Amino acid sequence: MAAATLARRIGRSGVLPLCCRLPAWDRAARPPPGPAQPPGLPLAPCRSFSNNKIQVELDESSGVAMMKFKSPPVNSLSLEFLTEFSISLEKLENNKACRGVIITSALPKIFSSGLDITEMCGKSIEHYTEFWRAVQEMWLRLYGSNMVTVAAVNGSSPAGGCLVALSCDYRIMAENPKFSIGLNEAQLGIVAPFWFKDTFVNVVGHRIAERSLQLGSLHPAPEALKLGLVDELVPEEKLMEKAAAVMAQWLALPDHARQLTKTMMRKAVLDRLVAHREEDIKNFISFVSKESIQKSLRMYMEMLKKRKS
Ligand SMILES: CC/C=C\C/C=C\C/C=C\CCC/C=C/C(=O)SCCNC(=O)CCNC(=O)[C@H](O)C(C)(C)COP(=O)(O)OP(=O)(O)OC[C@H]1O[C@@H](n2cnc3c(N)ncnc32)[C@H](O)[C@@H]1OP(=O)(O)O
Repeated sequence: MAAATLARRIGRSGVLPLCCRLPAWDRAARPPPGPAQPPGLPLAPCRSFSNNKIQVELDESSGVAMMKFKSPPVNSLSLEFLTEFSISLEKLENNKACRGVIITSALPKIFSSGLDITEMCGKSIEHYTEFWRAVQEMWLRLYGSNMVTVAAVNGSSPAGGCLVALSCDYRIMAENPKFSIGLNEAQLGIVAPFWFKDTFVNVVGHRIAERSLQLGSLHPAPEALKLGLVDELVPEEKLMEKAAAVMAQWLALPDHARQLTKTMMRKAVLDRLVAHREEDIKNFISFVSKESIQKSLRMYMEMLKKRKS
């Protein structure tokens, strides 16, 4: 399906069309590109593409795409951002030349500030439905991706930004103690949904996740490494080089073995959301519609603005 058509259909419904929603964790492993590719078969024209929020470049010789978030000031995950993110992942997933994606930010000091709080304040039920479905869609695509996914975390990454990193196969963070990462929802007076929690537990284990979630902790990079929230720290100027080296190491394995192993590790968590998607949307709507939650979110936004001035 042409990207423009896909974008229009998502724009209308907030959901990727069914024909494009075959979950990655249900698909057969793809054959590796190269000799297995029938000679002369054209690859999808996807070398580089860009939209308002995200820039993607695919190096077809290595099979690695570089995805950069470029939505100033803080790469917040708005409905538009999430839709573009899902479209970009879908394009890469469907491109046989692409085996891995490195996700990073084009902005200094910020990987992503998480879900756009303004999308959760004073909006209609229809809007909340569309927004939350887009959050779910993004996570299902990223966590269930057949590609190798490496997060090169080059700045702070609270809440939804942390979820993006946690959903990748490997996390490398710039070793700057001013950059922090974590699921800080409790600090905003809101609750990380079960699938944020499950993703976190799968990375750091139950005890660390429980303490960190209850306290809404944002962990400075060195602490994040100690907790296992990120896999390694490197000087900022070495981040992309390191991400490329890690990617090459992961791509040295046969795709089918790695993909089936990933599916085995992640399927239960993915299936849980797939089975409870509509209920999860209802929970989100009833939660954010509460006056007390709206008040907490407004106060948090005011605090951010005051802190600035
Ligand atoms: C039993 C339970 C049952 C049910 C539960 C059901 C459902 C669950 C319900 C809800 C779940 C929601 C899950 C939410 C996840 C999230 O991701 S919430 C977002 C959390 N994010 C944050 O806390 C980050 C906040 N931002 C910051 O800390 C800082 O901005 C920064 C460190 C990212 C960057 O700092 P600076 O570089 O100093 O930039 P500024 O602070 O000046 O920000 C610039 C500009 O951007 C605005 N902004 C920042 N973050 C956001 C954001 N996330 N959304 C929207 N806007 C944001 C900020 O206000 C500034 O705006 P202006 O003042 O310039 O207008």
